[in-house]
Amino acid sequence: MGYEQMGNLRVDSLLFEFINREALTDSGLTVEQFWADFDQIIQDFSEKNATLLKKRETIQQQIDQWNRDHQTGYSLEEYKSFLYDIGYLEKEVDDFEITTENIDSEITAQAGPQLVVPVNNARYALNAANARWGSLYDALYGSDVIPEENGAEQGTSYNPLRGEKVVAYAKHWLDETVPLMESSHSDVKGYQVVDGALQVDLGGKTVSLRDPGSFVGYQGNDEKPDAILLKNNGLHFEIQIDAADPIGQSDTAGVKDILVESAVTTIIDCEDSVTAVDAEDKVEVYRNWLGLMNGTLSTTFQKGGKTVTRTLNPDRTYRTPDGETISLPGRSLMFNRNVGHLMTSDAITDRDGNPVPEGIVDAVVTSLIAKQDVLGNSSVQNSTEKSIYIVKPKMHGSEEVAFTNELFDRVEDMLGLVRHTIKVGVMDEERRTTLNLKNCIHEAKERIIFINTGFLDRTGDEIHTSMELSPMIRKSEMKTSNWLHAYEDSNVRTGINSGFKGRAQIGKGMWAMPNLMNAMMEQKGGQLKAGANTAWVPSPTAATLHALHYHDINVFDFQDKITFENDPDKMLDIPVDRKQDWSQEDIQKELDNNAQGILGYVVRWVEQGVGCSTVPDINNVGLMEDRATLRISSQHMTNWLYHGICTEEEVLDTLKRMAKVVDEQNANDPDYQPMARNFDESIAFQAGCDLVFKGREQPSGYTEPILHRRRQEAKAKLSVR
Ligand SMILES: CC(=O)SCCNC(=O)CCNC(=O)[C@H](O)C(C)(C)COP(=O)(O)OP(=O)(O)OC[C@H]1O[C@@H](n2cnc3c(N)ncnc32)[C@H](O)[C@@H]1OP(=O)(O)O
Ligand SMILES: O=CC(=O)O
Ligand SMILES: [Mg+2]
Repeated sequence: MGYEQMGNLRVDSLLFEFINREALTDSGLTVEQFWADFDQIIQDFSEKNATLLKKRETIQQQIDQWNRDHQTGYSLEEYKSFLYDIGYLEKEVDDFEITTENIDSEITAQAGPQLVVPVNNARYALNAANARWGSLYDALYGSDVIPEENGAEQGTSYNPLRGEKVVAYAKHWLDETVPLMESSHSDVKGYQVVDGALQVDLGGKTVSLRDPGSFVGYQGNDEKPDAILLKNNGLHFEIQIDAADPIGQSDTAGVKDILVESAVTTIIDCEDSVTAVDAEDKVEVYRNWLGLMNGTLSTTFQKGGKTVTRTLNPDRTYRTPDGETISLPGRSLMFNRNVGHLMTSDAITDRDGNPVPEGIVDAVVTSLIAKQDVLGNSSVQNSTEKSIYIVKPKMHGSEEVAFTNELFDRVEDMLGLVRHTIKVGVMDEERRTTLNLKNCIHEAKERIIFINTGFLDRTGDEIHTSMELSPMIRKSEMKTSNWLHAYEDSNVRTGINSGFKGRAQIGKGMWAMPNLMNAMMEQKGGQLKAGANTAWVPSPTAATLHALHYHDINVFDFQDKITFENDPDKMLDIPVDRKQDWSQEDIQKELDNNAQGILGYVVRWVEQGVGCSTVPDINNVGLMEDRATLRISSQHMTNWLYHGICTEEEVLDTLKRMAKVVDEQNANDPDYQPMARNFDESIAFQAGCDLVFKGREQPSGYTEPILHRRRQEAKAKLSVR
């Protein structure tokens, strides 16, 4: 495909056609005006974007030098004063509160899980949007929350013993969440609505809920309802009744499932879980987003021997206890995560023939597409407040947030949107943002709707920023290190002090072990107790299970009582390992683990265009890997190599050995190209090596430049085959 000239812009024909024929349809904008305005935005913002990136580089060089000069030690005061001098630490603004308006109640009033999904996978993206409601029975049956032991294994067909355990767990949960005046939901013979109240038949005795107000609606007849809608801590769930259903048949009250409001919000991701390296990929990304925003996205696939067609679910309607009709959203409130400021895209080139900043293209195109929702062009609405939610990742310090804010102003003007229609979620995932978070929030105070501790990128940045100082602690120790605890605390404290409560989300990071749901149930409630009103989950199952934490803990009450233990200065406690008393075996294990994660992820990214994968670690635990986890593993290896903890030869040998392990793990994939067949020819293997051996030179330790280059190479090779 060629390029089209529009003013100063040369636009890849694929993107050009998509925007003109699909994205601009019913947008109220003309093709000519759109491209003229886009051209102007590129002219006005590209240079500033480049200047901000240059500043990152200059600051990093100054820090590198300082670290080399202070490898033997320094005082905190000395370090802080240096960071102020170079503009890394900013003078804090006076106290203020955010003033964002027109925010959907999913953000202001509901604390609940936030799901993330790669946008370019339509099947998953639709599933995520529909994950607003999830079957508790399915989530329990299909996960390790119910242990696979003593005859309760999942097996290949329905196991009634496992089913019994699922029901017992769920009924116990009902008893905890919506207790009856007496007895248990396990003993119920029937649920009925009498004079607008829920009555529960215990067999000879009728009781009500201990809190009758938690009954908020129902479907079906008063005497024989099909669904009972309940509400606790702002979240809904349905007891679903069908005595003819195979599961309902064996239940004394005919209960077939508990449908739980789960992914209250979802991040449709154009960034770290996605592989998009050229116009073709970007069009796929944008087309799916368009389908979600105008309600037309649909996909058909084979599952369990059946053909399934998946589309966006409709809203859910109920009769209220006083006879009114209410409707609840059938879908998660969708945010779009744009890419950051770093990369450029040759899908469009500017007047000098340079690829333009990809973040600017994302801001314009994803907002244009979301305007379909603002205009009400979809049969299923996303934002009832007519807002557009964009999550902006990987910003360094308040100047970069100000840049985003200014860009969004201009995008609003260009698209004819009311000022501050475009809201922003600021990922607190780079050290310079963490340390200046209050100033960052201040720059976006009229449009900010979340801060989120993206601790994975943040860990990568922690390593890269202080690369030259010393070897870092082992990767697994990062989670318990001082800087991380202080960062998590400081994020919540800053959010609360800036008026986030009841207005914006204070979010916490991803549960990155998608198969370990029992461990998630034990640990992830801690994020709520730390003051978060949302936290990331990798799958709809995880969303349904994590939702139970929000029934257990009323976060909004908790945010008033929270106390912070960590001194913010601890954020500057760099996780270097001063002892370095690792055995050779410890070192090798660390290298093996990192190398396995890197190659297991990169091979699918580069060769198959899969941006997020579950990759087994060295203990065979499947880990969700994306570009942020890759950043950590590669930077960690680079750091140990640079400081002589291991040699280049050892690293290469490890990568080669682990390539064979990864090849074996993928042996059943017919599309897989083994790396070990020819290390020199394997583009994926070379990408893995680049990430480690050239890790010091990578901007902020990011993996995108290498991944993009290598993926483009792999695509070119595939197209000539
Ligand atoms: C640091 C950060 O930036 S984190 C943010 C980026 N990370 C993410 O976005 C993680 C998103 N999660 C995922 O991509 C996936 O869950 C993975 C790659 C981790 C695991 O995927 P798989 O191995 O295919 O999952 P698995 O086989 O267990 O389950 C597949 C089913 O779950 C669904 N599913 C899994 N993850 C998701 C998701 N995030 N959203 C919606 N549906 C999902 C699939 O649709 C599929 O169901 P279907 O057959 O009905 O369509
Ligand atoms: O984007 C999330 C992160 O942890 O990084
Ligand atoms: Mg991140």
